[in-house]
Amino acid sequence: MIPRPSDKYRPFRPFARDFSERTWPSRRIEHPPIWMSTDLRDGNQSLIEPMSVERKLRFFEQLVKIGFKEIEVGFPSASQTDFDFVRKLVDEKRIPEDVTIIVLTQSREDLIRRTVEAAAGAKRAIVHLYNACAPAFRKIVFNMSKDQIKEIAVSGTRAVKEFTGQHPETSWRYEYSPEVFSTTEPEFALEVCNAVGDVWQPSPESKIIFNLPATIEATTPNLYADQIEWMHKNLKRRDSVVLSVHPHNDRGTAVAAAEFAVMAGADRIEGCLFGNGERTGNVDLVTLALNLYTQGIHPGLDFSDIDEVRRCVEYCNQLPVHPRHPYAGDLVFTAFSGSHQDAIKKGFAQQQPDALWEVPYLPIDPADLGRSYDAVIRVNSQSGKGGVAYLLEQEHGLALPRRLQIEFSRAIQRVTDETGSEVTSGAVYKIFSKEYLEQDQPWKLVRHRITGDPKADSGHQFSIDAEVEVNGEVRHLQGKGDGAIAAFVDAVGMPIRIMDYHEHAIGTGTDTRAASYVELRVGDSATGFGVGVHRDIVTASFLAILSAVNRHAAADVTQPDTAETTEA
Ligand SMILES: CC(=O)SCCNC(=O)CCNC(=O)[C@H](O)C(C)(C)COP(=O)(O)OP(=O)(O)OC[C@H]1O[C@@H](n2cnc3c(N)ncnc32)[C@H](O)[C@@H]1OP(=O)(O)O
Ligand SMILES: CC(C)C(=O)C(=O)O
Repeated sequence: MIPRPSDKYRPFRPFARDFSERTWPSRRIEHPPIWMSTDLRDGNQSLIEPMSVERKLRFFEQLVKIGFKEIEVGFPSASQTDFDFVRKLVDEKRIPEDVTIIVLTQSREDLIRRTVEAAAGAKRAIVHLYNACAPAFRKIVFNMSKDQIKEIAVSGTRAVKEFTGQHPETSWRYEYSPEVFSTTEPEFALEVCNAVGDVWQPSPESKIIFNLPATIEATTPNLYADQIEWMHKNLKRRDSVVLSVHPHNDRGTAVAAAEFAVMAGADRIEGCLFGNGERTGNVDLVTLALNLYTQGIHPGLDFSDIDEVRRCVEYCNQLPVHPRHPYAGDLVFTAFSGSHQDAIKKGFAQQQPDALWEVPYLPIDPADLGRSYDAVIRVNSQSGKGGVAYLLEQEHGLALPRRLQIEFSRAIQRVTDETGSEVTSGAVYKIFSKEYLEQDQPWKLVRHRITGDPKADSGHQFSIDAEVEVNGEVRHLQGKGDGAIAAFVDAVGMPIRIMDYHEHAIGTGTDTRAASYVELRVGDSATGFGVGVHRDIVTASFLAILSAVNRHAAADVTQPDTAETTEA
């Protein structure tokens, strides 16, 4: 019988009994780990097309600019490109004083010799040696006993010691990885690491790096954290060890595993930008670093121009970053849904520049990553009035009163429902302009002259002479009122009741214009808005009145039933 998929696996349990001594769940991350970028270890990072020297160099310079102090620059014994690249960095003195390069090798004498040759002459370098220790690898790949596997690690370490000793011009350090630590019995991983340490003889001044990779992510992040804490507590010479982790993302939980591992005692994290790497990738260092901001911790890496970093990585890896990728994706600071837009708009309005960040739905200020607010709110059929109003305010300086927001969002909804697609901010303004600002038929204001004395108490302090076109025919109107608007309404001669009025300035200095919003009722009709924009505030309000009158006339002709809907 063919087994069910779930019958083909058994749960991975690192310890025979529960590791109940764990303390990591109560810990918090209080400072950033040592970051190690392994982006340039080309063979491992599994690109469809491995990076050329030119791309590797560009990537290296980007990593330096971000602030990485430890950069794995290649697997020099694996390819001439990697070897040449490492030599180029060294010979052309491209490695900044405070940056240490790392070179990876299998535990084979010829490969170790070539690896050391590649990095010799650098001011500082770390040789990184690995061999798999997990049961399946012992059985399937090496067909060796535990002792023989340990001997691979120990003899490789001796070889690194010998060959690096031949190049005293470089300050060498050593990193050892019991590959596939994630599924290795912790006791055996510990035995191998301690044996390696016995050969290398690290000291608190010159520490060895023990890197414990989740080469294949095999279980939930809490169990990985247990494994790390157990090693942290049991390693010999812990004060002479930098404890490092190298999570992969097979189960999609590499970021959580890395964070828990730091809580469990890890000092250092290896990974790649945007989670590139073999299969589902190495842990994403960008996400890990930026997660620290929301805990009030500076990551020690500079992602203040995340778009530039993303462009560089996409160019070098020739792989895209997903639009939903945390912090960096095109859509991660964008809200399409109405309730989100509403909350974000209110959040931005209340956020003070020097206060704690508190904008709903945005865990981090996009500006901290060099991203603009432009794309924060986008409008489609799921959007509400808040998003539409936000775009008009941000991009065109129009602060619509609340009831107008409701009225106008219906016009937008009609378009998004019809097309099913997003409406750009430019299109929102066009629809708004057509709906309100370009409403000059049948009534069009040509000119006006207003005289008045606001202090007088006659009840008719203002007089107006206006010239308008009605259906193209010029008319001269006169009116009186206790204000400019009342005088104009009187001149128009229709049964108009002004229900609400708002105005504000757009822009500053000589470019300042006024926006007027009028909600009015003609006779017994439903109320509706009109909007006018003009350099002169009084003219803007007359334009707003005629905009509402014209919209009323159009609704009367084309939509006899809008009365119910606009009344809402
Ligand atoms: C988890 C990681 O991602 S580690 C990084 C992985 N990246 C890469 O491997 C990319 C670069 N690698 C390469 O280009 C090649 O593997 C090379 C050049 C290093 C070596 O190539 P080859 O000599 O052809 O050997 P190959 O890779 O097939 O290695 C297999 C042999 O090495 C042994 N081996 C594998 N890993 C190790 C190790 N870490 N230490 C010692 N021996 C090892 C295997 O048991 C096998 O031995 P066998 O031939 O006796 O059966
Ligand atoms: C070489 C080691 C650290 C590695 O890349 C892995 O195990 O994933």
